Amino acid sequence: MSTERVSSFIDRHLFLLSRERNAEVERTSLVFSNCSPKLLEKKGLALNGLGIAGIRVGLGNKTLVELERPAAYHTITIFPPHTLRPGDLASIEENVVSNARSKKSTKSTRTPVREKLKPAVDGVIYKVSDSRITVAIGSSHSDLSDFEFPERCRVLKLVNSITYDRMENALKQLKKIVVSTPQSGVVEGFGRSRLVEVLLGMTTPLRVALTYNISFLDDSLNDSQKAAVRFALESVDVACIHGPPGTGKTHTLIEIIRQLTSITPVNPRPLRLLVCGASNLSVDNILERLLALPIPSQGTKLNVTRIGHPARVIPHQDALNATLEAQAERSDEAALAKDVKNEIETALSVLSGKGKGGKVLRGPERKRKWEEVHGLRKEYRRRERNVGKAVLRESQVVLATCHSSGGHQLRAEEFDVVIIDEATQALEAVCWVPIFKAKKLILAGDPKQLPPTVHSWPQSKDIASSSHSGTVSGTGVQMNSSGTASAAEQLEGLNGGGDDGNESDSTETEGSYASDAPGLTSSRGRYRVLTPPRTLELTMFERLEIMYGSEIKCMLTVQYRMHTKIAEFPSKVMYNSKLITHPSVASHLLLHLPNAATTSDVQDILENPIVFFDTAGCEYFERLEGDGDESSRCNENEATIVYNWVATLVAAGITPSQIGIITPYQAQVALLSSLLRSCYGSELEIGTVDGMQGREKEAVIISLVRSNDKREVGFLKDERRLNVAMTRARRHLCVIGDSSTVQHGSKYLKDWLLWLEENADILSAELD
Ligand SMILES: Nc1ncnc2c1ncn2[C@@H]1O[C@H](COP(=O)(O)OP(=O)(O)OP(=O)(O)O)[C@@H](O)[C@H]1O
Repeated sequence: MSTERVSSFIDRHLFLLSRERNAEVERTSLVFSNCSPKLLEKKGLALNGLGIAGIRVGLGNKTLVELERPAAYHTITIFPPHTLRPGDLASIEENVVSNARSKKSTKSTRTPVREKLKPAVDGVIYKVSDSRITVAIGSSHSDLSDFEFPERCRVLKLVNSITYDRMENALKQLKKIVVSTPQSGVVEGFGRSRLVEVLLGMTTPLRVALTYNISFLDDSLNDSQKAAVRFALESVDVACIHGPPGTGKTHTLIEIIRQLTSITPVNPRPLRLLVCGASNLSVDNILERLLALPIPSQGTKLNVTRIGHPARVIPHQDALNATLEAQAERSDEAALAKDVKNEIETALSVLSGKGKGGKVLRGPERKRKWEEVHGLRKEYRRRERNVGKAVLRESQVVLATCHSSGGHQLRAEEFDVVIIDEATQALEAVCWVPIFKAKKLILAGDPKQLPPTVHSWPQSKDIASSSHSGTVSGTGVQMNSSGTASAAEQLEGLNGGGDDGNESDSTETEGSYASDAPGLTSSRGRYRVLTPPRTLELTMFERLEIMYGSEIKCMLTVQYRMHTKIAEFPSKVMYNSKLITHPSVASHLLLHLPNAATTSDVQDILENPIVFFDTAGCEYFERLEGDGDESSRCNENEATIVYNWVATLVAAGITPSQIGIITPYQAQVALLSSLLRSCYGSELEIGTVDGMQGREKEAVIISLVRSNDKREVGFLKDERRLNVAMTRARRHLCVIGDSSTVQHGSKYLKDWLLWLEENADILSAELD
């Protein structure tokens, strides 16, 4: 494999990333520059007219600023609807009424995302309640010293451009070590390792057959899960675990972690692992399961540390206790720093006018106090850094999002294996951030569910002008109406469309798993050359499958979520009929829930796994809401059918928390919320598909929305989106849609509607 090819691949990635960054910056700055503070609040991006309710130090020397709507300025102290959530980057600014802005941008966002008023300070949202919001400001934040906490503030949501910086740096480092160090061979450490070469198609992946019987620590594992554990252990460089919905992907990863951290015939010492996820949620999901493991009869409890801003960690005590900050705080050395922390807190109360006597410091007195805080912080940080290093030294499993694994805490840390969960929802570039730290990689995910969110799409001129081999341009890859090309389409585009889309470089394409070294499996698989991606939607997981074939992955095949009927269509169409249903859920119905009503009039409803309200011919047409980029679609009549069906289920004893409503359009979510919230509260979940990935409900109602004369189906064309929607239901799935419109969207949609006609209970969609 020539380094030119690797170079093209990385350049294309960098090009796509910079365009994605620009798209995001553009979107946000457009909003910020065009909107008055009032409009920003209306759009849910800001909370105006706030007052400081308190300032304290917590979460590992972070300054926690609590803000609320003072009763003096607001008749209602409850916040208006907003999108500020724990973990979001946010800025506290002086509240202004006018639209005027200074030209100065802040350091921490690094890119000119917005022009911000001074004084301002950036932080991470830690807690949000109906009437109070807490922002955690990093201890090292230099802006804090200038910030005088004005009487009236506002909190503004920010774009996180540090993520882009880290991805770009990872790719640039990759280029440096591969292209500037052209000699092949294994270089350990943060350089050109065997793993890096395998991931770039420069060396073939190896599998070493285990010569002993694995003693599984979790005896509930099914055969496909056991096979996946074995596969992960036998893979020398990289293993992909394909986990369709409800197949126990996390369950399997936990066993893999336990095996790798145990002493086995091939591991004379427990290995050290870095476990990453595409999101904080996926990391915390694994963290919680690891913390719940029993202490082994021989040996000690697994030493686990969670890296990440405590504001972004799930607010459960055990999980918070596992954070690096909390562990550092509990250590002996940290106790010595406590006094310094108290002094910082006292000084901060004085600065916010809440100290003894309530006097507000001004002028030189105020400056002196800030200098004092600065000095104290420096000292505190010095002590804290040493404590952090000591904690990490003891940690066998370190957990972080891919992005936060690039932070300063792990800068010099090395691991034996890096595991990335939800890898099919992570951009390839963000996966490279942790990869340099290990010698082996395990990816888990499902390429048949939602890909990472991408805002920028290639135009033909981008493809022609970006520096990569000519295989992508002119392949005629069709984008669907939501702008997404499926992996299959991308594969077609990347490899010229044919099954044996080999390129001219036959010595490179004719690769195989090595079979000549002793102990290696002899499975042979052709692999294609490294080709620049068409879009950022192509994940590393999918790319490896494209390069090395299905032998690079192992699929979990037994699902523990859906009734057989609900699983039938997705299994057949998305998973080649390989997804089978575990007997424990195969015939479970709403009827079997302990809270289900037992009266005979509701039995029909409760024993039906799939119902379909076909609105064809009813003329329940969709409506376009809003204009321009922000337009979305809703369908009032479908919303009424949803409303009625929820009422029917609730009358049959099903609780609102057991029901989920999924629809592809935000405007339909808003319409349904306005209809249903007042009756059923927030227990009843209503959301778009994106928010429901990884979730499940006993009963799921899908409102397809699209109904028009032009037979346009928009988002519905995306098979992965629909696959996620229809695989969330455990016992009951209700679909509402207009078959006369939807069936024209794609073959997939047509097949699904035919399948529904044959297998669902078709109910009348006529409204009285
Ligand atoms: N071997 C098993 N025996 C019994 N139950 C299992 C087994 N494996 C998984 N499950 C159950 O299946 C459900 C899904 O498991 P898990 O959360 O690990 O799956 P997942 O693949 O990570 O989920 P998702 O589809 O949301 O990505 C859980 O309720 C889990 O307890």
